[in-house]
Amino acid sequence: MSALDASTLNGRLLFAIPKKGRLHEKCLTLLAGADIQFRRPNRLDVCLVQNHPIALVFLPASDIPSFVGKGNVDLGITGHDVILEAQMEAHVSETLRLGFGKCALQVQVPEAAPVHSVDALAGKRIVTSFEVLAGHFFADVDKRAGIESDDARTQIEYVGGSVEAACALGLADGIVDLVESGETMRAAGLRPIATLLQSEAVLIRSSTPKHAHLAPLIDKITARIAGVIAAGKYVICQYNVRRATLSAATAITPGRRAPTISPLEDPEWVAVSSMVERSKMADVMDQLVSVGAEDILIFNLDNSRV
Ligand SMILES: Nc1ncnc2c1ncn2[C@@H]1O[C@H](COP(=O)(O)OP(=O)(O)OP(=O)(O)O)[C@@H](O)[C@H]1O
Ligand SMILES: O=P(O)(O)OC[C@H]1O[C@H](OP(=O)(O)OP(=O)(O)O)[C@H](O)[C@@H]1O
Repeated sequence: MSALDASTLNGRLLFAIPKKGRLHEKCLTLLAGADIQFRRPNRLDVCLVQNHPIALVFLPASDIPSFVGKGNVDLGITGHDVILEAQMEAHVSETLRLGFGKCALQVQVPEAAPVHSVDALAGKRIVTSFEVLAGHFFADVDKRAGIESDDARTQIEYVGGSVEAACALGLADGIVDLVESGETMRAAGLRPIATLLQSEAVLIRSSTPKHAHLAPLIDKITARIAGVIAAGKYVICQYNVRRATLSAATAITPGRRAPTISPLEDPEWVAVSSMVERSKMADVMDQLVSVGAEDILIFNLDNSRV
C-alpha cells in the first residue's frame, strides 16, 4: 500500500483503538466479531478498513478521550478511567459498556504502614499515573485536614508506569493505581485503603461530532459491536417442560422479550427456548430442574443483534 495521506482518509470514519496494553487484544477480537476487516501494515498506526469507509487509528488508550472529545476522531474504545483523567466526560458520550478492562482505581499503602484511612495521608507523597483524579481526591482530603498552605498539601507525583514500586523505592507514602486481580498490589506488598472509581472499557463518540454524514455508519458499527458484546453475555437455554409447570419455568427464563414456546408431539409437553445471562446459567439450570424441566441444553451465541 502507498503511504497514507490526508486525502486517503477523506470522508472515512476514524475509529481509535488502543495500540497496546490491556485493552488492545480484546478490541481486535471485537473488530473481528463486527466484521471490520483490515490488515495493519507493520509500524503504521493508521490503516484502512477493507469492507467499510473506515480508517482505524491505533493510539495510546489514554490519548483516545481527547482525540474523540475534540472531534478529530469519530469513534473510539478506551477505559472509563482515562476519560475522567483526561477530563473529557462532557465532550464524549459513552455509548456502550464493553464488559472487559474491568478494574478499580485505588489508594494503596504498604502492608505494614500504620495508615488505615486516606486522611492519614494528608500532606504526604502520592505517586500515580492518574495525577488529575488523584489531585482532586487528595484536594478533598487536604481540605478535611484543614491544610491550606501550598507547602503543606499532599504532593502528587506523576509516573508513567510501574507505580506499584514507588513506596518500596522510598518515593511515596502511598500510590493511586489500577487494581484488577490484586496480584500486582500484593506482590508489591501493598494494600488498598480507598477506591476512587470503578472502570471498564467503553465505546465512545464525540458529543459534538464534526462529521454529521457519518452518524448512520457510527450507529451501524455501534449496533454490530453491541451484538458481539450481547452474544458473549448471553446463552440460549432450551428445555422441555410439562404444560402444567410452564408458567413456573418461564418465570425462571423470561428471556429478553419473551421465551419462544413450541409444541411437541406429546400434547402434554412443550419446548422452551430463551436467552439467559451466561453468568446466571448454572443457577437457572438448577431452578429449571427443580420445577420439573427436562432435556435442558445450553447453546453459545456466535453473534447477535438484540
Ligand atoms: N489490570 C487491569 N485490568 C483490567 N483493565 C486494566 C488493567 N490495567 C489497566 N486497565 C485498563 O486498560 C487501560 C489501559 O491500561 P494499560 O496499562 O494497558 O495502558 P497502556 O496504554 O498500555 O499504557 P502503559 O503501558 O503506558 O501503562 C486502563 O486505562 C484501564 O482502563
Ligand atoms: O490487579 P492486577 O490484575 O495485578 O492488575 C493491576 C496492574 O495492571 C496495570 O498495569 P499493567 O500491568 O497494565 O502495566 P503498567 O504498570 O505498565 O501500566 C495496573 O497499573 C496495575 O499495575
